[in-house]
Amino acid sequence: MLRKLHGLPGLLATLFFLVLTTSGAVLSIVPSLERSAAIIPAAGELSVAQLAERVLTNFPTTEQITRTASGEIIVYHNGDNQPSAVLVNPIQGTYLAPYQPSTWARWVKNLHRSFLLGDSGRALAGISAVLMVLICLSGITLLVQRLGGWSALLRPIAGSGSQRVHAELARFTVVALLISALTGSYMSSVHFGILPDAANNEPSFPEQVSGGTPVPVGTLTALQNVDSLQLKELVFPYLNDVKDFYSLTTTQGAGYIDQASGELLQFTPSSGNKQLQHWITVLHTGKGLWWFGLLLGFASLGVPALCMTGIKIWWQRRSNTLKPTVSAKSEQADTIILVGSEGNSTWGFAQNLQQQLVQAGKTVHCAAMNELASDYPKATTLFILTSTYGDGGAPSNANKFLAQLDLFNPKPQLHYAVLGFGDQQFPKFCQFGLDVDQALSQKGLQRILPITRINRCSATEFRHWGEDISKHLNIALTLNHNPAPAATTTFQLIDRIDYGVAVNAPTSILRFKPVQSSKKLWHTLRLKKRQPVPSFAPGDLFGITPPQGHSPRLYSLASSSNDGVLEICVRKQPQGLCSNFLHNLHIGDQIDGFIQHNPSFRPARGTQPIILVGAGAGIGPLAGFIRQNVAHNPMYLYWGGRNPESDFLYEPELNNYLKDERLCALNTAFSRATEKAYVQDAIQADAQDLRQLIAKGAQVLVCGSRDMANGVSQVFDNIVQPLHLSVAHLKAQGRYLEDVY
Ligand SMILES: Cc1cc2nc3c(=O)[nH]c(=O)nc-3n(C[C@H](O)[C@H](O)[C@H](O)COP(=O)(O)O)c2cc1C
Repeated sequence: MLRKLHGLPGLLATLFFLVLTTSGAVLSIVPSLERSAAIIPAAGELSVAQLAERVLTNFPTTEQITRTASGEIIVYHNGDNQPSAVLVNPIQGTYLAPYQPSTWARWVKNLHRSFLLGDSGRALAGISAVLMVLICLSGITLLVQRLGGWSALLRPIAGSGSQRVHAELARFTVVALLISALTGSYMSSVHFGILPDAANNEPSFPEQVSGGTPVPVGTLTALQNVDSLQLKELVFPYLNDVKDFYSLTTTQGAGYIDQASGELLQFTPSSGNKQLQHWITVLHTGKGLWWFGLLLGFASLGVPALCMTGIKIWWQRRSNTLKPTVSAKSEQADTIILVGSEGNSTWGFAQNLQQQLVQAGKTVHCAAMNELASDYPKATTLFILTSTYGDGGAPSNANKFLAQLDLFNPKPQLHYAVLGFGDQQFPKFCQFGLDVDQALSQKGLQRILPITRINRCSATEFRHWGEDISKHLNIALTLNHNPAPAATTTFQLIDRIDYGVAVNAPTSILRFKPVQSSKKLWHTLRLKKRQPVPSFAPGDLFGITPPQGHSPRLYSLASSSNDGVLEICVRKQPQGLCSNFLHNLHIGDQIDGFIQHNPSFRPARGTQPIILVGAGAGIGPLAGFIRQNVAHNPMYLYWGGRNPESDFLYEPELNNYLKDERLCALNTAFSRATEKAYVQDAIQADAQDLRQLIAKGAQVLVCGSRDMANGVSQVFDNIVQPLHLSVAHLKAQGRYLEDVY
């Protein structure tokens, strides 16, 4: 609700805000310019009587002296029988310059006040000011919530992108903007008679004047008693009209002065309302307080950036709104997904999980966490996917969840897994997910696996979590959701080597080069300064969205950016949209793709042995690791294919690597050769040597299908058992890495 109150008025009035704030910023300079041109006597240096006397010496036909809020003295007189206005030096009363209010400033002022549309424009400006008040107040509340309290208002702000720029700008400008908006709303209300106008409260004319002979203005006591700095306006009596009088307006009030006796005939001090109106004008325009005007002007300049980042945040949130569509009833479902989300991005991950579970034959109910039922009679699995907000708090659609748990009566068969979404820059990384995980455990529910925390919506971490879940539940899940895919680059196919057609496993090594498109000249120029394509290493991922495909497919890279080509190894899947698309490419064809870094699948630095295990196209990144091994660290490859005549991928390269000792040993197993064997068999055959290598600190990297990886992991479990180790141990030490699909 609060977010709507903040966003909707902003979206509606963005254009008006842009005009109001940019014109306001221009106008904010005017008081400083006027102030720098004005000659200001010291306090007590010059009385109004002295000022009027000196002015009259130089301008005998003076009708009025006005002092502007910036301190300029304007004299209206009838020189050469022509009414004219001049700026004068108050100390000497001498001519400075003609008084010509700047036409551009007047135009900008009109634009600011009424969008040059008269009274209807003034009404629009007034409404915009009121909307701005709403936005500022709701924005302050959201900011305090985001930072976790008033005391954190000046602390560094975590997060990134538009959210962060918006919050940083807001906290330094919001007070000034609120003052501008409040004062603007007040001034509009006075203009339209919604609030009383203090100007209607002028003193009434004196009933009696002495009618005596006028004395020189410099001798009038009432004027001698007023400092010229307090003067607003002095209107002279008509020449030769002894019944007329001076009318004087000062910062204190207004009254009349007898031109013969110098007596103050009637003086009405400024009412509270008038003082208020005066200060409101000062605070809105900066007139009389030039430095404050400049502050307001600077703050106004932040508004275009606030509008742009605000619209971007709104758009991101809108495009993230991907609520799962078909959801089973909670009483019928065997799997429950509950989602905690503020900015909607977690819904996208939940939808992907739901789709995969449904494909695996599950009946899935998906809802917001606040919609927790008191029981899920048929459910055996509960997934909680939740982000964290504020300072480690709940997102708004999950803020009742912990309280609702008291009424939750789960069946004993219900197991759960929590997936927290957060940002490591926040001190309480995924805190709400941790709290929920703890609370469910205290409720007596069994965990499927410990909580996983996803940093900044990482698609790779999500995919890995899916792999863990697959193993624990023994179902095939290929989670693939990337809410913010990186900008794509165009690549051209420059080389392809095709294998495996004869054994019904068409697999190709595809090599691409980035294309410098002349159409996107500015883009190219901009990127050229940095790097045309993000740098990548073997094991990183290449994302491609096939035509007619909705989400990108990720392929492990076999090359590094230093190789000058982008290389992937792709097995054609019978129903695979993307693999078929890639296999149908001809040399010279172009595709768009992006790089997704995958630092969790890399050989460890150092000189300890590396055992590489793969099957089929899984050899891609492994071949890349070997190619990079120019330091000749001990690397051993176990790889399984179908037939050495047909799909021995990378055979020539691997033989070269053996010769130049980038590879210590190559062990192959072929499932459709005379001696049928799988990669697990080749590993088992070397069990003793491998155990020794692992005892020496070797690291194992496995790449290929999930079934193959499961088989390999069982074999390794047996191999390392005598060392009192297990694959789980090795994984925890980062010595057993998998990249499976
Ligand atoms: C105002 C704000 C406060 C946040 N506070 C935290 C926090 O305390 N801890 C954390 O790990 N992440 C925090 N985050 C990051 C979000 O949890 C993360 O971006 C998450 O992916 C958002 O998912 P959602 O769009 O589904 O809400 C915060 C983000 C924002 C914008």
